[in-house]
Amino acid sequence: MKVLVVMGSRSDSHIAEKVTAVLDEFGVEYDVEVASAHRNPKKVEELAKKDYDVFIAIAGLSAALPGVIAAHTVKQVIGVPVSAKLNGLDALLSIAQLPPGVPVATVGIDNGKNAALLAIEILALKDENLGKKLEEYRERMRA
Ligand SMILES: Nc1c(C(=O)O)ncn1[C@@H]1O[C@H](COP(=O)(O)O)[C@@H](O)[C@H]1O
Repeated sequence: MKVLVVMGSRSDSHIAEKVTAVLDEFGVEYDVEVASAHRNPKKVEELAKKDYDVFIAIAGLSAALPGVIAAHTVKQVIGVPVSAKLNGLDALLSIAQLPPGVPVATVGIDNGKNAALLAIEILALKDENLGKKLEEYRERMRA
C-alpha cells in the first residue's frame, strides 16, 4: 500500500515534511511530488490516475489541488490547507467546500501530522499491523 504526498509548490515543503515524518514513523510507503493544478494540470492528472491507495494534497492560497486530484480518482484524498496568506483560511475553505459528489477530507491548517494519521487510519482498514501501531501510538500519547 502506498500514499502519494503531493504539494502545490516547493514552498509547501515544510508541511510535507510533517506528513512524511509520521509516515516514516509508521513504516508506510510513499512518494513525494510537487505538482500544481494551476501551473501544471497535466502532471496533476497523471499523478491522480496512478495506483496510490490514498492521496495527501498540500496546498495554500486558492488550493485547487486536492479537489482536482479528487476529480480524477475515487481513492481517498486528504487535503492539507497551508497558511500561505490570510492565515490559511482561504485554503481551508477551498478544500472544505468541494461541490457535492467529489469529497475531499480536510485537516486543520498546516496540520500535516493529522493528514498522515488519517491516511494511516484508512490504510489500517486493510492492514491489521498498522491498526496495532495506531493503538500503540494512542497508548503512548495517553501515557
Ligand atoms: N494551491 C496551489 C496550487 C494548486 O492548487 O494547484 N498550486 C500552487 N498552489 C499554492 O500556491 C502557494 C504559493 O506558491 P509559490 O510559493 O510557488 O508561489 C503554495 O502554498 C502552493 O500550494
